[in-house]
Amino acid sequence: MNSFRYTKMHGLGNNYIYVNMFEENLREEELSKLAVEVSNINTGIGSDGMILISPSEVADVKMRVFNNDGSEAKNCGNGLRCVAKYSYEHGIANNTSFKIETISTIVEATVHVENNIVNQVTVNMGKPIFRRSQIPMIGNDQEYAKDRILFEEKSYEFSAVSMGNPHAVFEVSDIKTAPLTTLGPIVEKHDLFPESVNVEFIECLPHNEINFVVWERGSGVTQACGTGACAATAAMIQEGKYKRDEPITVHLQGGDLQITWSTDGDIWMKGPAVTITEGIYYTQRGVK
Ligand SMILES: N[C@H](CCC[C@H](N)C(=O)O)C(=O)O
Repeated sequence: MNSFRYTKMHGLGNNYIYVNMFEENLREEELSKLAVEVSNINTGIGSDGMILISPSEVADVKMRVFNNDGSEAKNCGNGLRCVAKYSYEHGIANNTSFKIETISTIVEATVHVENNIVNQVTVNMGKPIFRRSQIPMIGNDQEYAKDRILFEEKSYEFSAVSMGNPHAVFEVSDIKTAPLTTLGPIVEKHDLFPESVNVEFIECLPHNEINFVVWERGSGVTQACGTGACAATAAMIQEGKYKRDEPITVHLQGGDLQITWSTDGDIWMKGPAVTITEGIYYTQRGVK
C-alpha cells in the first residue's frame, strides 16, 4: 500500500487536493489516474481535481493542475491563490510577493497576511488573449472571437477568451435560467474547440457587478472558476459594458472575486484561499 501527504484547499468552494512535491514524489505516469481517484467523493477524498506544488527553475514555485477527469489544465485562478497561500505558510516562498509558474504562463502573486495566516491573495493574471487561433478555436482567425451556437431552437452568442486556458463566455439575461448543465457540456466538447473549453454564463449588472456560473472543462459544474471570472470580465470590458482600471465584483456561486483589467493590459484577481484539512492518502497505485 502506497501513501502520500495531501492538503485539501478551496478558493470560493472550488476545491482541490494539493500535493507538496518538494516533499512527495509522485510518478508522472500515475498523475492523471491519481487525480481521478482522489477526486472521487465515494472512494477517494472528493474534489474538483488535484494540484501539484513543485519546484520551478523559472519562478519561486510551479503549479500543475489536473481536473477531476484526469485532464491536465494550463491555468487555474483559484488554484493559484491556494498555491500562493500554501507556499507562503510553508516557507516555500519567503516574501509576500513571489512568482508562480504554470504550464501557460508565470504570474506574480501577493499574499495578504494576518497573524501569519494568508486569507486573501492578489494575483496578476497577465493579459487576456482574444485571437481566435490562440484560444484555440477553429474558424477564420479574428482579433476578437465571437460566435453563436444553436441550442433547443435558441441562438446563444458567446465570446471566446484565453487566460492561458480556454473560455467560452455566454452573456444571458438571467443566470438562474441559464442552460448550465445542458448547453455547458455540449459547448465544452464542441468541435469549435480543439482543446475543449470552459463554459461560463454571466449576467451583467449595474455598478460594476457580474453574476456568474460555470461548467468547467474536465470538472463540470464547480462553485467558482478564477480564470473564468477573469475571462468574463475581460470580454465584457472589451464589449464596452464596463471600464478598464475599475474593479469588477464577480459573484460566483461560492462567493465574490474582485477583477480589474488595468490599462497596462494585465488582469488582477483578488480573492480568498482556505485550507480545509490535511492528511495521508492511501492508494494501491504505484505512485512513488
Ligand atoms: N477546468 C480548467 C482548470 C481549472 C480552472 C478553474 N478552477 C480556475 O479557478 O481558474 C481547465 O481545464 O482549463
